[in-house]
Order: sequence, then structure tokens, then C-alpha cells
Amino acid sequence: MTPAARLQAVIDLLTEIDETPRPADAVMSAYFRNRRYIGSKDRTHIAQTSYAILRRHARLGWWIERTGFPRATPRARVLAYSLLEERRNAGVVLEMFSGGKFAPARLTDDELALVTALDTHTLDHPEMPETVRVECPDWAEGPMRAALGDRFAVEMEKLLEAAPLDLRVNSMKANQASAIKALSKVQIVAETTQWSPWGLRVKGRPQLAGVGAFKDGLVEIQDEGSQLVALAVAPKPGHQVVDFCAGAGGKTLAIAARMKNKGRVVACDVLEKRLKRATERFRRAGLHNIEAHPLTSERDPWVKRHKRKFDRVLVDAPCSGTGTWRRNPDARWRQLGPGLEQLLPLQANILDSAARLVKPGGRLIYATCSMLHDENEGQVAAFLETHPDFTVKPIAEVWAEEEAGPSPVEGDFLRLTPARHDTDGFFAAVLERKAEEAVAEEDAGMEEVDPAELATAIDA
Ligand SMILES: C[S@@+](CC[C@H](N)C(=O)[O-])C[C@H]1O[C@@H](n2cnc3c(N)ncnc32)[C@H](O)[C@@H]1O
Repeated sequence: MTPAARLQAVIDLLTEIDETPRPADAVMSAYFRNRRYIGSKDRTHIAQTSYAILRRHARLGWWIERTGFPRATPRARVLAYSLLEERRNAGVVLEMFSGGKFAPARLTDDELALVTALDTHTLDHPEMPETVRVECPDWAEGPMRAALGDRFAVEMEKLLEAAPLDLRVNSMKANQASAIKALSKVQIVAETTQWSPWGLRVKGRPQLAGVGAFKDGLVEIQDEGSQLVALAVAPKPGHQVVDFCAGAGGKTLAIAARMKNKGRVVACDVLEKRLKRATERFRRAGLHNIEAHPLTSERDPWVKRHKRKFDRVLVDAPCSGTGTWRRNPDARWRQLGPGLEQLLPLQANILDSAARLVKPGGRLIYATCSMLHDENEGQVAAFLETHPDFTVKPIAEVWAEEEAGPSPVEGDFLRLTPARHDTDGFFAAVLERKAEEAVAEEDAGMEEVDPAELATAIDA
């Protein structure tokens, strides 16, 4: 493809993303699937340029608005990106928008004025507001500042970078060293991750679909942060475990492998289609201790029937996904799923219902890929108020039990952030249900209280 034809493909792709109510990565996959004639080099270039433009959405929009151009159309964003970030000069840009075969149409008068106004500038500008510079949408500014405090800018800047490619080694089939060796045979360079005992970080972005180590289930693609959430579940071989919001099974796989194929993991979700896809991954990984169980809702009668039966229950709740903005740069600008006003009550309901599954002495692990306090510490605090039989198990204690090296965090909860840990933003809280004896003792203690004293205490 000529450079101009590639640019037209980027414009087409950005237009499709704007017009399709689906995440950009899904739109991109479909775009290339329907155009198999686009070679791999061109595909990479088109995808990278499109992502680069999505990552600069607010800054390009700020410049476009500043020049008085009516709307940040895909063509306007491509023009602004070429001039401000790629530093092409106006003459070269004009040549590309030639109107020739496969090239973008000629510039309109407004577009010509835009090019003239932006020529010789760069993307950064001293008058650009901080929220634009770090690409923070209005709705998220308050909650992000509240959650991150004086780390707002540094974390938001890190969220603008492309996420690294992390793999989790399937301990049923390999270890970190043997997986590195297997990958090196196909010229894929990987090194061990900083925190996860199963993690590898790959250099560059090689295609893994055809690689033996991936096809044979030695490694799975999984962000290091997501691996650490699975580690926080701390399942033991022989345990009974529920992954209540299993989705495509990323954490289920890590949990089941940690259990060495012994015991049982029930993967639940309200989306049966996702669970079906997950089942294929379970098979490839050689894990036979997983069963999939679709739910009609978090209140599915199955939950009541299995009250207090499980050692570990993971609730990897649906959330704002603010921790994954590195890999989904469009997510901050397009509301494709429910908003916070729907998510917060849903998370509380899921947590409340899933808690019924936990046996005395067992653990409920609440996790999100959100950076926001209300979805994380806020939910845990509200849950503990209404569930006095659960207490927080500090994450350092879990790490010590798992012999997983030094804890990646201080404090009670696993709170991972891109700038501190170079992972996606994740949160996990481990909540332990008191053993039956402890509850019985407390109840017995209550009976010993003099009723008159109790009445006085209540009046007070
Ligand atoms: C953050 S995703 C889970 C990701 C998955 N655990 C993984 O590691 O790949 C949240 C999941 O919760 C599911 N979900 C949404 N509402 C639910 C509900 N009421 N009960 C159970 N699962 C629900 C969604 O379908 C989605 O798959």
C-alpha cells in the first residue's frame, strides 16, 4: 500500500470505530478480517497509527477546536496527528490528500485552513489544561483525583502508554525457564515479570496465534496484574472454588493451575457465550478441574443451593475498567457499557449474593480492574458493615502464606497501579468468613450480656 492508501485506511477505520457501538479492538479485528488482502506490514502500520490517534483523542480535539474547525472528524484527527505528532509538513500532507486512487479525497477549504493553522506546531502546548494533556474525560476527573491524590498526573500519564504483552506460564505444562526457552526457539524474547511467579513479559508485540507454546497451552496471554489477583485468591489443591464472574476465564485458568488440577473450580457468568469460549481455553490448558455454570443473574437459585459450600469465591466484578485504559484507549471516551450509577449497585448485589457461597473459614475475594475508590474500598467498606462475619485478610499475609516473595503493596488491599507496578490498574480485597466456632463464641458472648445492660447500651 502507498502511504496515502494507508492513511485512507486509518480514516476508514476511525470512522467505523466512531460509528460502531463496540470496543475499538473488536472493530479493528473485524475490519482486518473483512480485508484479508491487506498485508501484515500494512495492517500493523494502520493499526498502530489508529491506536496512536485514539490515545491522543483529547489533545488532537483540543487543537482542532482551537483552530475553529467545526468538528473533530476522523479526517481532521488524521490531519492533526500527521502535522502535530508525526511532524509532517503541510506540503507533504497536501500531497497525500490527493484525491487519487486509494488516497484520501482532496482537502476542503475548512480542512486546508486547519492544516495551515496547525503547520509547524507540536502536540504539547503550555495552555493545554492538565485533564486534556493526560486525556482524562470530565466524568472521571473527580473520582480519579480522589483515588490517586497527588499521583493523579503520573498515573494518568502512564495510562497513556501502550500496555506490555504479558504471558502467564501454565504450571501444569511448563515453568518460567522452560517457557522462555520454548519461545526463544521462535525468536520471541521474554523475561520473568517483577511480581508474578508465573509471569513473562515479552519484548515487542509478536503474533502468538501460530506459536507452539501458545497453541499447546504452555502460556496464556494475561496481564501481570490479573495474575496477581488470581494469586490473591490463594487456592489450595483440593479446594472448592467459585469464579463468580469468570468471563473468558483468564483468572479461572490461573486458579485451576495453582490447584494442580485437584479439587474443583466452578466458572460462573451471566454471559453463556463467554463461558463457552472459556471452555476451549480450559481444554487447551489441560485443566480438568473446571466446570462452567451459566447464571441467570447474581441471584440465580444455584447460589442458594450451594450456600456455604466453597473455600474460595472470587468476584471479579464488572466495573468501569479505568485500570485498563492503556489497552483500551477508546474506552475513556465512549461509554459502551453501563455507567457508574448502574455498576455500583450491581457490584454490591453480586458481592452480597456471592458471599453466601463462602463456607465458614473460607474467603471471598473482591476484585476489579478499576482505579476508583467507590468501586473498590467503598464497596468493601459497605459490604463489611452489613456482613460482620467477614473480616479483611491483609494482602501481605496472603503473600506470605503463598510464599510469593515480597508483597507488591503496603496496606490491606492489593491496589496495583500502572506507574507503581507497571501493570494494569487492579484492586483486590481478601475477605475471610469467620470460622463457625468464632461466630458461635461471639453469639455465646452476647448471651452472657445482662439484658438490662444491653438495653442501656442500645438507649445510649
Ligand atoms: C471483569 S469481567 C471478568 C473477567 C474475567 N474474570 C477474566 O479474568 O477474564 C466481569 C464479568 O462479570 C460478568 N457479569 C456481569 N454481571 C454479572 C452478574 N450479575 N453475575 C455474574 N457475572 C456477571 C460479565 O459478563 C463479565 O464477564
